[in-house]
Amino acid sequence: MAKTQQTAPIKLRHAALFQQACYIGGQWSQAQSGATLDVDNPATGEIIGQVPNCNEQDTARAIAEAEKGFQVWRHKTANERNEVLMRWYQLMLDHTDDLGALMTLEQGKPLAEAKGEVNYAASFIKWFAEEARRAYGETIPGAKPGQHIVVTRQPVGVTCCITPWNFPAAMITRKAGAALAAGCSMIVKPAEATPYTALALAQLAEEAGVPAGVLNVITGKPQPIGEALTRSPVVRKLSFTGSTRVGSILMSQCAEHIQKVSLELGGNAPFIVFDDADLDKAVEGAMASKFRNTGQTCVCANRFLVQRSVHDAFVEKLTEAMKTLKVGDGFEEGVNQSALINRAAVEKVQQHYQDAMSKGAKRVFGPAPEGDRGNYVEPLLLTGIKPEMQVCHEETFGPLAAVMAFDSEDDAIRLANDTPYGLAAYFYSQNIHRVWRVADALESGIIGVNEGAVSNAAAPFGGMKASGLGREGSSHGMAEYEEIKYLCMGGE
Ligand SMILES: NC(=O)c1ccc[n+]([C@@H]2O[C@H](COP(=O)([O-])OP(=O)(O)OC[C@H]3O[C@@H](n4cnc5c(N)ncnc54)[C@H](O)[C@@H]3O)[C@@H](O)[C@H]2O)c1
Ligand SMILES: O=C[C@H](O)CS(=O)(=O)O
Repeated sequence: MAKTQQTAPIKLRHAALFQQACYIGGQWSQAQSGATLDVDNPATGEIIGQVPNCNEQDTARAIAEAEKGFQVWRHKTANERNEVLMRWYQLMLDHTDDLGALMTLEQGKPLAEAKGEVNYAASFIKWFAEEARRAYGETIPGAKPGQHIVVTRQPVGVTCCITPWNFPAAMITRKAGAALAAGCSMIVKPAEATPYTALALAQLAEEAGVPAGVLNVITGKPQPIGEALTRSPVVRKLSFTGSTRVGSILMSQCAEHIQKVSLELGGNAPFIVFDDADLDKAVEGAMASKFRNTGQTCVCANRFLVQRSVHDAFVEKLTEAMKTLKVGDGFEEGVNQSALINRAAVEKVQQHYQDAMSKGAKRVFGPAPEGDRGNYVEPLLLTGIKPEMQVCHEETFGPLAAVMAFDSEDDAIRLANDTPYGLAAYFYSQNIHRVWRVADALESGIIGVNEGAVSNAAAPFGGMKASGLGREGSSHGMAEYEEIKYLCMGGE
């Protein structure tokens, strides 16, 4: 889609939430070079505005400011951190409409879904505000009379995160909430497609009382910023959410200074429907899992495996449910499927469709994704899917439901695990013995059992194999930003 003229500036209740500058050391600033990047609206191709295209020098300045911010923030008490984070949480809720509008404008997702993400993102800030006050240690009996071992938890220091475009708010707060709760400072590099939500979060953090340098947001082309962050011995931790390809690159860059690394990467979720499933619940879960964010989430069902005896009934019910999907501009009333983020995303869906059809798949619902419809793809349902098709081995990241039949439980588990990824998996069965057998056998960090919507700040989100390292959210998420130290207290 050709980029057209600049769109009219977005109208927000709180005008300060639309920032076209970076936030470094508590100051809004441009890149030293003056370079900028255009940000477009994926639904229309219109240019929303510009943000600074920061380079290594700007990143070095952010690191220096984050180091200063850390020296202030580390000495705050847990209660003080809790209070600041709770104010940030409340401000996010108070400005849900503005934050949702910014997100729909730059990422495309339907406005109701964008507002839902704001609430989901805010829930991580609330969760970690509470966790800040539970950074408990432990005491261990010593080896000699009067000796005591005391285990303490301390912030790792200056941290950074690099985040994707598909959840412009939640992928930041899931990291920044934990980092700030632990007493760290953080430098955020948001996706170049969705910087405005990140900058608005920084504005609200400042209003909440987050001290200068504790939260910094730098925008721009990723490679130079990523290299400057991972090359710095001052930065002690990188948390990355994005593709496995980039995660692997960053992990190797972090090796030079032994930076701690958390990686939330790609997925290829199987969605298994056994013959003893409640098919109506299975279809409800399929819709929730497959079409959330128009299929652009790392935990979307990517392959449907349906036991042969219930295959046709499931496909019929899913076809009926897909008729409720309405594609359009995210600001349009009633729209629940938006434009994809860019032309490359559309081409990936087209490629998976053409590959499947060339290998014998059958199009059951939705028009063929052909021709130039901008960044829009109508929801698609294909059957006759075979393991050798691309859709079984790569994330589609779009509204294409691919269904294959299987015979035995062992076949289902083998097919489900036949992927380098291990983030999310889903299965439907009403047999408790089968539930435990299958849950134990699936190689995924997150498993929806008779449930298609699995995300929750209280749960340890993360994957196995090529889907990443570490966990976010839950009581485990803060540990990623802490060093454990023990004191061996000698006796008298
Ligand atoms: N596991 C999760 O929690 C999770 C969540 C959301 C998205 N994802 C995954 O992310 C992918 C889609 O998001 P995406 O297209 O933004 O991924 P991406 O890997 O292309 O980009 C993610 C981030 O990395 C930056 N980046 C890209 N190349 C870089 C480099 N060489 N050095 C430093 N930074 C670099 C980008 O600017 C962006 O901010 C999918 O694979 C999806 O599964 C995973
Ligand atoms: O896209 C990946 C996100 O991590 C999904 S969720 O928002 O955590 O469910």
